[in-house]
Amino acid sequence: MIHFTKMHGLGNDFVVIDAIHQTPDLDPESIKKLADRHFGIGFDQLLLVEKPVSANADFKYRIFNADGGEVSQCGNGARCFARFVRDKGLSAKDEVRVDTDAGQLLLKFDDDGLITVNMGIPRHHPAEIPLRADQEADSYQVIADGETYTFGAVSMGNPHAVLLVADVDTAPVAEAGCLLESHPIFPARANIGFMQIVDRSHIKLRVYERGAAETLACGSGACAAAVIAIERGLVDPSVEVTLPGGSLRIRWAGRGEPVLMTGPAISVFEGTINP
Ligand SMILES: N[C@@H](CCC[C@H](N)C(=O)O)C(=O)O
Repeated sequence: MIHFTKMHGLGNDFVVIDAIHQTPDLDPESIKKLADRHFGIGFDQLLLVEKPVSANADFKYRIFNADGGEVSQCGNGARCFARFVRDKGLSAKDEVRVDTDAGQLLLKFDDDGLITVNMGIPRHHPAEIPLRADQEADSYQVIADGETYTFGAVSMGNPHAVLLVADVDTAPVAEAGCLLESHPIFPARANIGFMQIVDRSHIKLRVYERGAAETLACGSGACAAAVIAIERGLVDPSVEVTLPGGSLRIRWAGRGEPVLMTGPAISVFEGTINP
């Protein structure tokens, strides 16, 4: 039996498993089955808490999308990871350092019960995203199904493309998101954000996630959208990003600086999986 906790960050939901005191043997096919909302538990991502790899880290954080693929970044999951290790008595620290495949993340409990994640320094070079383009640009264009799409791109430890739209509520998230997520211009696929600028301190965003389709919130997507909007001078360095599941505060001081993301992390229920 594998014990798990069902958690969410703004409705982006997770199954979180302590893989230090248990040895879950979950291959991509079984993760996909568990992620199914009708025949399984249902989740956007599965998170594993493992022993650290580096001497200065407290844990290792592994992330699997609902399609079973392992990825290297998940912002909402990082806040849930911090809540999980505290609730389970695995760490009493106010700051938790975790190894991920995209580098280290620093997770900090704030006085108001929210959690701030240092999401690291965004990467803009096409090769680092990865994106098939000769050189870095403010915006890129791609044709899919006869339609031209213009987007900004950045890596937050995972690939993001962000399209500017007039109204997120009517944006073609499912159709265009699905086309672009696996377009050959993104060799590792990508998360596709649809961003509406409300004013200089507020963005509205919907994200079609790689390997999970549209979610109620995407933390790394919120960081990517904020970075692109800040770089274009459309918003201030501290911005509220409202997603269908709620809002995050994103702060970024510019190139070479890390992105800080603040938001909630909620435990919903405990359960066991009989593999
Ligand atoms: N929901 C996440 C991102 C999860 C991974 C993403 N789908 C990917 O494949 O890169 C977040 O909150 O950042």
